Amino acid sequence: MGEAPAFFADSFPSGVDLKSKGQETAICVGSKIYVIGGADQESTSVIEVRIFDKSSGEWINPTVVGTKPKLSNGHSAVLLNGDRILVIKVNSKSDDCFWFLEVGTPFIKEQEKTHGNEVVAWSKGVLGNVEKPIVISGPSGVGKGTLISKLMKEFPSMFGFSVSHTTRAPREKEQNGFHYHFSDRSVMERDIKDGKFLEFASVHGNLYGTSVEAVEVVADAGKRCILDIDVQGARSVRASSLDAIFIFISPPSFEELEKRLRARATETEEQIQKRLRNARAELDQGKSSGLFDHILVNDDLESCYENLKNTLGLTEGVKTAHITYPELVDLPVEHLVSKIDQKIFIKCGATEYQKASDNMYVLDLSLLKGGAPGRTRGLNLYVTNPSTDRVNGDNQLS
Ligand SMILES: Nc1nc2c(ncn2[C@@H]2O[C@H](COP(=O)(O)OP(=O)(O)O)[C@@H](O)[C@H]2O)c(=O)[nH]1
Ligand SMILES: Nc1ncnc2c1ncn2[C@@H]1O[C@H](COP(=O)(O)OP(=O)(O)O)[C@@H](O)[C@H]1O
Repeated sequence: MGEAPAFFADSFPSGVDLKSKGQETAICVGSKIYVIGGADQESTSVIEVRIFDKSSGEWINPTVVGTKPKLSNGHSAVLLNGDRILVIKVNSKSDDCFWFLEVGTPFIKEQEKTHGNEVVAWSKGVLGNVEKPIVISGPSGVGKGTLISKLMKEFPSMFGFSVSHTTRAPREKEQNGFHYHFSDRSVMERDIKDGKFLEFASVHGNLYGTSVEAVEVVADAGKRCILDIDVQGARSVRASSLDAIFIFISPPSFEELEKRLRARATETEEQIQKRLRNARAELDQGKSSGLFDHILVNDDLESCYENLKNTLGLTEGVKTAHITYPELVDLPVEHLVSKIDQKIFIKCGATEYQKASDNMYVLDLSLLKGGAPGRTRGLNLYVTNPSTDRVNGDNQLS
């Protein structure tokens, strides 16, 4: 089992017995001990968490937010920055190997106020230096959808669209699950209450929202996420842990906006009037709030698209710039984990296979982004061989 550096046998209070062979780990954070992996019910198929409060000598069952990782044959746990625990599952696929249990991040503090209970949150780690998600806002009819479609068509492996939920009716050519998840208001309201949404807003009389899952699906595919949301939604995302780039698309004139909206011919006259009324407010807020990193005027479509690509740093030749990672992290139950600065060194145990290869995984966390309620991105993983490669600090492995 991996080393749990924040925890020492002599500080282990009586009554806190761990299952052997990496099934359970314990990490001490302040006066609390987080026991990860154990469960009262032997039949559980996910990694559970319980907390031992050293000051009261009592067990706490926390509210657990986010998708729980499936149980594996073992795992290691390492405390990072005092507010999140990295959990490394043995012998797992690389997209299921690294998980973060947040215990004291700003998101946890906010959730604890809502729940009135101790909260922990799971966030899956995603390998790769995926760039920041892109939030695109602007009034109805300005050309957001047109610009996003062009981007997705030119760079299909690079971008993924966050499919929002909405209570509005589908337009003729819109497909459920592709353009939007068309939803009942009651279902959407319940899901919002259950914390399944990153943000939501009432726009033109309907409810729109970005589910946590919509963003996770894109991150899991190793793609950069694009969100087409209104200014209220952009403001909510700004306040969330999703570290995004915010772009506002503005029309060359209000008259041109009205012309485009009418020419699109997807709304009734009443709906057009409502959209135009809201457009004035959106334009005011978009341009003056300081919320947006970039404001692009969509006058000539091709010029605006070029500006968008420049803003996103897309030049010729970046289309296929993709790093590949090992599909499987072949980590045996016997392994050692240590942390030096922002790097986690994972030394495989003395199994026959490892004797032969003597390889070590290095997980670089220096570009870590995001976190609960979404994925934790920017993890870099590589394999090294300490006997042949020079690895900074490898002699500190225990
Ligand atoms: N806050 C928020 N706004 C959204 C979301 N999805 C779409 N919107 C916004 O809702 C508004 C109306 O979208 P839509 O009904 O597709 O009409 P369109 O903008 O005229 O194409 C637009 O400003 C979208 O950016 C979402 O998930 N959250
Ligand atoms: N630069 C442009 N010049 C002229 N028409 C445009 C331009 N950009 C988009 N359009 C057209 O304007 C209409 C509204 O664009 P759309 O992408 O649906 O806007 P949004 O998603 O912002 O509501 C569409 O019919 C689209 O073809």
